[in-house]
Amino acid sequence: MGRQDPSLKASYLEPQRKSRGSLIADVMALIKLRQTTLLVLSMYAAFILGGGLNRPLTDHLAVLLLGYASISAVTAINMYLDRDIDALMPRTSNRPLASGRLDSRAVLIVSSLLYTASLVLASIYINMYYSIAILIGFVFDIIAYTIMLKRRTPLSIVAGAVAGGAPSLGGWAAATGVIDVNALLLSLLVVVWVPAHIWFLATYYKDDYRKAAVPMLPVVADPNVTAMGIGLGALIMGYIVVGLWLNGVIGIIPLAYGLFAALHIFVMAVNYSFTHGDAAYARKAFKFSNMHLGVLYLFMVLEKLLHSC
Ligand code: HEM
Ligand SMILES: CC(C)=CCC/C(C)=C/CC/C(C)=C/COP(=O)(O)OP(=O)(O)O
Repeated sequence: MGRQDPSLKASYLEPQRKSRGSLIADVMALIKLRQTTLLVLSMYAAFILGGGLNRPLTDHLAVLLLGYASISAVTAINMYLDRDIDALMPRTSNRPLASGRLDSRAVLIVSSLLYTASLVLASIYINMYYSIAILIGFVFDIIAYTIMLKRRTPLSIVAGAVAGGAPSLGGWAAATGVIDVNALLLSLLVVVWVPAHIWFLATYYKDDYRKAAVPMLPVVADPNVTAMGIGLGALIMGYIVVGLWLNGVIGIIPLAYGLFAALHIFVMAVNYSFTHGDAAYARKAFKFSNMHLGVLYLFMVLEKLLHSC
């Protein structure tokens, strides 16, 4: 495991403090609700694009509920495994496990049971490929990213990105019964968006990651190297939305917005390079990159809804 800064007291070793804030707020923090919601949106968008609109309401609910359950469970397991380094970073030190407000053993048991139940229920009520997508999410986020790579190499985000692309595979499979080239394109859209997402953020929190000895690229490399990775991801995003449009998966509105978003992320990568990785600029770019992915999915779903009217 990566060397940690001994000067910082790991608060999670302290006796459990009185629970501050409500249990609901702690659970929302434990499952990283905003991140999990965008991940579920990516899954649901793939479901709708795959033809799920006309499926019975119970199918929509199964995709959404099992998406939230499985992604929340995996996120909570990640938080259990990272509670030591989370306690060292100001950004994460107030999290329920890092601060000792929630019992880590109980969280591990509940989230493991929730994940297992999601896997079984998905294979019964949706299909095997949806379950395979959930399994990919677990293997790449927990085993490859969190346990094997995050504390050792900047390449960890490659594994995390595959995990982030897994919900799209599941959503498409839930509608079509298969994982085909269009499912892979939708999954790849998330994968190539991740560098902008995490490297802009990691630039702003560089000191945190340095304290916890987590080698995110902005901590260990020249800003131009980071900018190149983000820029290449933006370029490939552009190719992917054109590919989805040529395959008839998305229409002209998501295509136009997707190209605009890819261009904007590329321009932000160039500005990041020009400002030598300015932290304040990177934080704004992080917020824009999140907005772009969410708006793109909303345009994809809304366009399908409008075409069905
Ligand atoms: C290697 C993959 C990823 C890494 C390392 C990563 C890391 C992070 C980090 C460190 C935060 C800040 C959390 C906090 O401070 O509490 C965050 C927030 C977030 N992530 Fe990710 N993430 C990854 C993949 C994804 C994916 C695939 C999605 C969605 C498709 C996503 C959506 C979000 C959202 C919506 C937020 C909240 C942003 C906000 O607070 O404004 N992330 N992520
Ligand atoms: C279908 C399914 C189960 C998919 C799994 C989707 C999923 C949870 C992807 C995780 C993405 C990721 C690596 C987040 C960063 O964690 P971090 O530990 O770097 O973030 P932190 O520093 O904020 O804790």
